[in-house]
Order: sequence, then structure tokens, then C-alpha cells
Amino acid sequence: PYVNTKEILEKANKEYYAVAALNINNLEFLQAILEAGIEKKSPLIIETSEGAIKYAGTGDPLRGAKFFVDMVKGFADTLDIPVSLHLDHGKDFKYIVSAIKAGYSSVMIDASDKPFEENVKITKEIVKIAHSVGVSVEAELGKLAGIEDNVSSAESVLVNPDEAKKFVEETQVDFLAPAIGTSHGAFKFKGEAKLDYDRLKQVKELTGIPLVLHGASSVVEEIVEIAEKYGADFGGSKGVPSEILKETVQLGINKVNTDTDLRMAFVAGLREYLHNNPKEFDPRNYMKKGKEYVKKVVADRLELLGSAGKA
Ligand SMILES: O=C(COP(=O)(O)O)NO
Ligand SMILES: [Ca+2]
Ligand code: NA
Ligand SMILES: [Zn+2]
Repeated sequence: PYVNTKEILEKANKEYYAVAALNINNLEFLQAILEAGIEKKSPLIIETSEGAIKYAGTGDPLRGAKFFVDMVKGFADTLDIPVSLHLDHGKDFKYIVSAIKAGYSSVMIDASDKPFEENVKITKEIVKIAHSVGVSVEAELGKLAGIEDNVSSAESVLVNPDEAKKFVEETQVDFLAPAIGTSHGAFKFKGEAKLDYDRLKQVKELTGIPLVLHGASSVVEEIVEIAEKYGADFGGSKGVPSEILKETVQLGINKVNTDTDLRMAFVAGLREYLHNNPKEFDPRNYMKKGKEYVKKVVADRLELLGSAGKA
């Protein structure tokens, strides 16, 4: 069924596992993700960036948001696993309100690039609107180092746990994304991968609410190999190792945002299929391999995060 993200994350918070939040821009990624969730009997959070809504709605926020609600709700209402739809990195009021109006389960208001007091003010406004119609809200504290879709924050500013406690009390936000050293994209670490577990532990103790890890893709070695075999250049790519991801779940992460791993899996399969099938031009065929690899990457992640069997 189509459910509220809060319902999925409250259960995960209580039972100390995490749920994958998987970014989509089209039908094919959704199909692959849902197949993995059905196979693993796992709850799923489907999420779209503002860019995905702009892309699907060819520039009209409400048309794009409705497209994703109709597609995700349409599938979810025929399935036994709980599925929610979340707006990732909401920054533009127009997109956030469109997502709420269209029927998204939850929205992220990302004002993490603003000073603390302003982040509180903006987040309170969104919480008031969203909660008035039963939509849950995610916010972010601290800055990720990578390029966040359309905003690049030069340095990564890690979360201040005392600020996090104050932020949650003042905003009543439902879930929080504390910056602990990850960044978006395929090039997360120059040297050894390292996250600030102490800050994460303190934020959990001080807030007790479901926590979100952004920039959580692992950059799967097998996928990189296949993609590069068929012409991709992913040199220097590095993600969050599985062991570190598992540790963050033990320390209280309950929503794990995953976009890059899905994109790399799809393009690896697409490159492989096209290389091996020069005569093919039916999109229902030439996207098969990409969907297969996305499904595999998602299925493995559901096991890793401990949400398999929790539907
Ligand atoms: O944080 C993410 C995704 O991060 P990745 O680039 O590591 O998949 N979306 O909000
Ligand atoms: Ca941010
Ligand atoms: Na998000
Ligand atoms: Zn993110």
C-alpha cells in the first residue's frame, strides 16, 4: 500500500534498521526498485528531487509532482509492501507546495545552507503547512561537501549535536539529516572513507527521532567494472563502504538516500546491452539490463540495511 513515510520510519527507528530512500526520474527505475522490494519483502521510500519533478513535468511543478504521485501510488496500491513518496532536497517553495498538493507522503525542506535561525524559521513554516495535511517533513543540519543537485557547498560543515536537539524541539520536524561527512555523487572521499560516528551517536541520543543519511551510495565495484568494460570512465569514484553504512544504521540512521548507485547500475546495463545487441531498438528491450542491475543493487542494499522481511 501507499503509506506515509513517518509510519515506515517510526517502525525502523523502534527496531533499529534502515529503509532505503531511492531516487527516480522515470518509470524504469521505479519498476526495478519495486521488483527488489517485492522480492525482499521490504518497505520502500521512493524519492524525487526537484530536478526530477521539473524533468517529468517539462517545467510545470504541479504536473511533474502529480505524474510521480499517480505512478508511485498506482503501483503501491497493488502491492503488499509499504511504499511512500518523498520530495528530496526541497528548496523551492513552489516545488514543496506542489509536492504536498499532489499527494507526496513527505517532503524535505533543505535550508541547510542558511544560518541556523533561518533554517529553523523556514523549516517551521514548511512543517506547519505539511502537518496541516498529514504530510511528514525532513530537514538537514550541517552541510554535505558534494554537489547537491544544483547547490555546491564548498566545505562540509558537520552537524552540531546540541544545535540538532534545539532544531528538532523548535521545528517539530519528523526526521533529520545530520551532516556527518558524506557528500553527494560518485567521488565522496579523496582518501580513506570516514564518517563522524560520535556526532551521529550524540544526535540520536539528543533527538531520538528517525535520522537520514544523505550521500549514502557505495559506488559498487562490480557495477563500475561492467560500465568501464563497455566504455564508461568512472576513474577515481569512491562511495561509502558497506561496513561503514552498517555502522551508521547501528548508531541510529533509519533512512538511507541512494541515487548514484542506481544511476551507475542502470548505465552499466544499458552500455552492456547496447554493445551486445546492435540490432535492438525497442526501449522495452534495451533497458532490460539496466533495470536488472538496478534491481540487484537495490536488493543487496535492502539486505544490508536490515529492512528485508520488514514489510
Ligand atoms: O543524498 C542523496 C543521494 O546520495 P548519493 O549521491 O550518494 O546516491 N540524495 O538526496
Ligand atoms: Ca543540503
Ligand atoms: Na531527502
Ligand atoms: Zn541528499
